[in-house]
Amino acid sequence: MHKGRVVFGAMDEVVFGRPASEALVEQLIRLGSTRAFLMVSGTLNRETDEIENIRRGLGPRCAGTFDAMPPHTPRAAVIAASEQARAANADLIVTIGGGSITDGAKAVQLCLANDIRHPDDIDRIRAGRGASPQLTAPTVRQISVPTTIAGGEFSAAAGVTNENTKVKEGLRHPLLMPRAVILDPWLSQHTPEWLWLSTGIRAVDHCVEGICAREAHPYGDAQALMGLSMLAQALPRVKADAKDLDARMDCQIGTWLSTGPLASGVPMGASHGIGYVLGAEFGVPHGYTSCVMLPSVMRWNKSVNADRQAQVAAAMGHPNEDAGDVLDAFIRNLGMPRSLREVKVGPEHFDRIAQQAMATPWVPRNPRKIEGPAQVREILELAA
Ligand SMILES: NC(=O)c1ccc[n+]([C@@H]2O[C@H](COP(=O)([O-])OP(=O)(O)OC[C@H]3O[C@@H](n4cnc5c(N)ncnc54)[C@H](O)[C@@H]3O)[C@@H](O)[C@H]2O)c1
Ligand SMILES: O=C(O)CCC(=O)CC(=O)O
Repeated sequence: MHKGRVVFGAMDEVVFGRPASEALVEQLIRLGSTRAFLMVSGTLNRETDEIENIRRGLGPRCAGTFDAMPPHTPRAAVIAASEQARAANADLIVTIGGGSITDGAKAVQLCLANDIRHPDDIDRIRAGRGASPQLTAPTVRQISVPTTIAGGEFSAAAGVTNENTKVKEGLRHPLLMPRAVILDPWLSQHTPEWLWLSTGIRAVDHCVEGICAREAHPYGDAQALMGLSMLAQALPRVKADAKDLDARMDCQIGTWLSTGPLASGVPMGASHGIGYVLGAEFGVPHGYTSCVMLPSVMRWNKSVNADRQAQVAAAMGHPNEDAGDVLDAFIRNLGMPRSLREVKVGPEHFDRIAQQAMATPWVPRNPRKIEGPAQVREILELAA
């Protein structure tokens, strides 16, 4: 019998297939915002005129711009952005860019609401440290215009990296779910190919680990299977023709669907968990972590969930084939890295990664039980 709990987030609207510049103005009017603070991926601000055009459209409603968020959202940059948002007297944050800026803005909301002014004080708002911290709910909320397809804009959690410990820590509050998400395929054309395709594999990973989880349920499955099928068809189309806006839109909608399992309480597995360590400690781009880990995790897990893996292969258009092999070939054909060696993580680091991975939220919830670091090491050897 299925058992579970589905928690619905605090999002009002998802707008898709419309230019972000237009949709943003409408959203600011809808929300009554007169002091929107932009948090944007740096290259989009410095190397294109898109952000300037958006600022022009917002006119006096734009209260400032922060564009200095490094990948994996380090604490110091969160504090720097919070200071600027506070000084600008922001009443809303608009993010335009990848997952690091999206998560950064979620952390800024908690910093503003809880008067966090120093990186060490982020300890006070971390999720999952013994008793739940008594968080003051954010009042300055967020609108997200994602330009990658890792899917964090559809979650009420943020990953922030503690530079001292090199651990990616979770922050969580139901109101961290953006009030609106705007999916604009035109704007995404500036996203470098490696970043679009690798974050697309992250979305594939959300689907696959969601379908393969012990706690999978029909509501999450329906979204994940549809999302996986859309991503499997659309990512190669974007690789073949970067200007294929229909394919870009399908990738964005596939990503939205990929977050269905997570949003309805289904845990992720070892690919997500090991990925946190590869990102925070070794600086491996988030999407690449899925490219190198997911097929090996599937192979290691197959003894406990071959039936679920068969559904993965079928959704990707390869019924009766091995899902690990299907994913391996799919990622390779997109030109993405497939081994830890290719992302410059050698075997001398495996013991440390295995230790760290045990402390992530997802490795202990992998569908094939992981009792200790030795088993994480087995997976790492498969991905070497
Ligand atoms: N909260 C969640 O549920 C969730 C889900 C997925 C990812 N994340 C987080 O998101 C982060 C990864 O995000 P990502 O993989 O989307 O990439 P990213 O935001 O880390 O971007 C990677 C790099 O590409 C640059 N870049 C260049 N051109 C860009 C463009 N046009 N648009 C966006 N970025 C551009 C960025 O500035 C950055 O340096 C991780 O820290 C991860 O933990 C969170
Ligand atoms: O919702 C969460 O707790 C985090 C989601 C997550 O792991 C997604 C990701 O990092 O890609």
